[in-house]
Amino acid sequence: MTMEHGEDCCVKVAVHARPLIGDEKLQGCKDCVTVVPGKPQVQIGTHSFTFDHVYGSSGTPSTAMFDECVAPLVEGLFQGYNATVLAYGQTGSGKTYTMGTACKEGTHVGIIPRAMAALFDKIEKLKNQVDFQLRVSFIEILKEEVRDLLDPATVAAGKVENGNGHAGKLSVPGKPPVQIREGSNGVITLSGSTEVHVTTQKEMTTCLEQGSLSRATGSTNMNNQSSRSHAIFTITLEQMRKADPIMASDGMPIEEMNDDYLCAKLHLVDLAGSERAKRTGSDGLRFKEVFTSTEDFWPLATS
Ligand SMILES: Nc1ncnc2c1ncn2[C@@H]1O[C@H](COP(=O)(O)OP(=O)(O)OP(=O)(O)O)[C@@H](O)[C@H]1O
Repeated sequence: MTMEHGEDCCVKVAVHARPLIGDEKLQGCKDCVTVVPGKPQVQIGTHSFTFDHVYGSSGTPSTAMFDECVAPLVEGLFQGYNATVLAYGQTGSGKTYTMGTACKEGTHVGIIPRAMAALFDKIEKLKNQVDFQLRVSFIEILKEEVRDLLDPATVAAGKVENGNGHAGKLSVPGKPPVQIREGSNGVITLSGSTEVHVTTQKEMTTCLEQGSLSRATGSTNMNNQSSRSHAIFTITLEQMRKADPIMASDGMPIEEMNDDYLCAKLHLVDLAGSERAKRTGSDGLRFKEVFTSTEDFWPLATS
């Protein structure tokens, strides 16, 4: 996982080690990664690798991951800092689980649902002083094609099997595909992707759930329900200071917003698997997906 924060413009890398699951246990697999106690370091054979954080296994409990890595980025949004959280790893390593992209009721709460909860908590505290506008977009990049997961026509149509092992979106006649454009100011925009205005956590959760259902999935040797695309869930927070702020009634100190208007984005990215084709059975179509999608982000991932 990678995080960027405006304060010292750093990129941080955290490892989330998942336990052995179902088939791996049945096959008698053994953990090959050990966490060095008290250090953000993992050992594979004789090699040691040091990161900013290591969660899971005998490292820091996974429950601390949101508070230590992502909560400061959500806070940063309110000061106008953009941030990105990326989950990277091979198929079945736990990216979707960690991000909470396949958010289903009653299941593990991942980074995205927790980020939403933190965002709305903070908005609730500041709503007397600041007007907030929230928008979300949810796109996937599959084989160099950008798909809009919140396209109302797709959401209404639900999931379809396209015959290639992908449960993907229906293409909507007449709707131009999403285009990646760079403006004269250097800002990258996705022209044609749906931005949904939301006012409640429930509405935002619905966007995540509906978009997740439209995402392309397929099966690899390592994951029956494998996400075959990069999915990017973007939250845009606009803040306008109220002309005549009302003081909080609970006696809490009121935070100052230095600017009259701020706009910041949080990108939450669940990347496609970075696997090597041979081990994961990513032949044919699966192989093409990995080589045309993951390499764009991570030129070294498949070398
Ligand atoms: N920390 C964890 N604890 C328990 N189970 C986990 C954990 N992480 C992942 N899993 C389980 O492992 C399986 C694979 O996880 P997941 O689908 O998130 O992998 P992925 O990296 O997104 O794979 P792909 O790239 O193929 O989409 C799932 O059944 C998931 O529930």
